Amino acid sequence: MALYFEFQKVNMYFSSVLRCDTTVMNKSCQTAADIAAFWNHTAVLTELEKKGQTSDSQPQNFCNYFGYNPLDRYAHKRKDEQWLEEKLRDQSTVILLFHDLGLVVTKGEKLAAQSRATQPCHFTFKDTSALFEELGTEKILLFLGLGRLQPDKTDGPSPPTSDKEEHLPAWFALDVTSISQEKILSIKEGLEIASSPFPGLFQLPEKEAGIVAQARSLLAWHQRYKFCPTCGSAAAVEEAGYKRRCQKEGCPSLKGVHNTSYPRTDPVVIMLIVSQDGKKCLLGRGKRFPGRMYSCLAGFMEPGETIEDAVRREVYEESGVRVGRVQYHSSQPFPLPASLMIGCLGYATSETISVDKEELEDAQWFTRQQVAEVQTGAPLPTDALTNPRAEGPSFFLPPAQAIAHQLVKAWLRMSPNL
Ligand SMILES: NC(=O)C1=CN([C@@H]2O[C@H](COP(=O)(O)OP(=O)(O)OC[C@H]3O[C@@H](n4cnc5c(N)ncnc54)[C@H](OP(=O)(O)O)[C@@H]3O)[C@@H](O)[C@H]2O)C=CC1
Ligand SMILES: [Mg+2]
Ligand SMILES: [Mg+2]
Ligand SMILES: [Mg+2]
Ligand SMILES: [Zn+2]
Repeated sequence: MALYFEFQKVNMYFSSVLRCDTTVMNKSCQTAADIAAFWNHTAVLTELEKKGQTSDSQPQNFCNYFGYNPLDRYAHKRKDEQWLEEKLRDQSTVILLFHDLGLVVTKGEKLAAQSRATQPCHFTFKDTSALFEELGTEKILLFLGLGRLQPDKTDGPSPPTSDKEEHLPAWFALDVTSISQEKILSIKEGLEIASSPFPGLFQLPEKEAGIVAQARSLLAWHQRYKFCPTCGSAAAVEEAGYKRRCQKEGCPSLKGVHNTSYPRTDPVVIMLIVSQDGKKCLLGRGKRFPGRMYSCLAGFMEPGETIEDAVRREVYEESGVRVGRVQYHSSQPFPLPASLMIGCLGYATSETISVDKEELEDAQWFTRQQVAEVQTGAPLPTDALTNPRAEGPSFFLPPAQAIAHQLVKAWLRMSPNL
């Protein structure tokens, strides 16, 4: 009997480990993995590690919001028009529609487990054949890849590709900007267009956010690069939406490394700067930040610059603080419109702040305690983002979907109060 109870206890223990949110921290900044490591529960730690969580400060396979994408991009089929046509018409194929970069979503569906409420609508070719007819040959149709949504996104990396991909559903995104909204919304009941990126893009199911980011960034590129950037001639869409080729014979854009023909990604460094004594971090308030939000400093990388130098330059420009060692943490594709956020921790060599008032409203050092209290405290009041006088803490951090939030969390975990 005693053995039976022991077995039940272990069973309950493991099922709670498998269901737990591995990123949640207690007031001492410990996660489930930290506690398991401290008490030497190696079996529990092994299970948590399968979920991508480790007890050190830099989790392996850490994956930010927008970073997880279950699709195999299957790039070698982008030129195979016949294969693409067949895939497009397949019953299992998923088509996402975008109207002026706004995703067509199913209205008001709340997802039980999370507060995320924006559900992308999955159309088939049959649902959308009238739209294809109206758009004719001038349409922008992107082939995103092959894959199936996983029941739930784990904290781990995107899944490896299998060797049976050909049988997986194909995913496409279609730009329907030139078609009236009424017509699009009449395809099915309960549709709406998530036209504003805030908060819609940040309320997607995490297992699908990466696919939406991939499609939206590509469509934003097509919207802004209709003509050849070198000579201004017309540029035709090729390779299932991954290329625009200048139609003018002899255009320099067609020679050598013709990178103007390919979609752009803008690298941005974003960094949490830690003080020399390791007890404080530097956060800033952009001029357009909502409520009392403070976040990591960030800036676009410039040509001919290393990631480390970009971190040092942007921090010095915006806050006057000097930075020495720079350590990479994780990255995040950011579809506004097509940045790649490169998340780092940087170690300050000076402390005096001189704020660049052109870009920031304020920058301050915050203690570990101040930040931990905000990070692990009660949820923010609903009007915190819009009302500067809303109740709650004197400052708050961006939500968990922002890489800035994850950098702060990583720092807090670096020497949890065990
Ligand atoms: N996911 C996250 O947690 C966060 C994401 N971000 C993203 O990072 C991006 C960069 O951060 P930010 O602090 O604004 O960057 P910067 O500090 O580099 O300042 C931005 C300004 O620099 C100019 N600029 C220089 N190079 C570029 C370029 N390649 N593309 C666009 N503008 C450029 C622009 O000036 P002008 O407009 O006058 O021409 C722009 O307003 C933001 O756009 C934001 O989307 C930022 C913070 C948090
Ligand atoms: Mg900046
Ligand atoms: Mg800057
Ligand atoms: Mg800059
Ligand atoms: Zn050209």
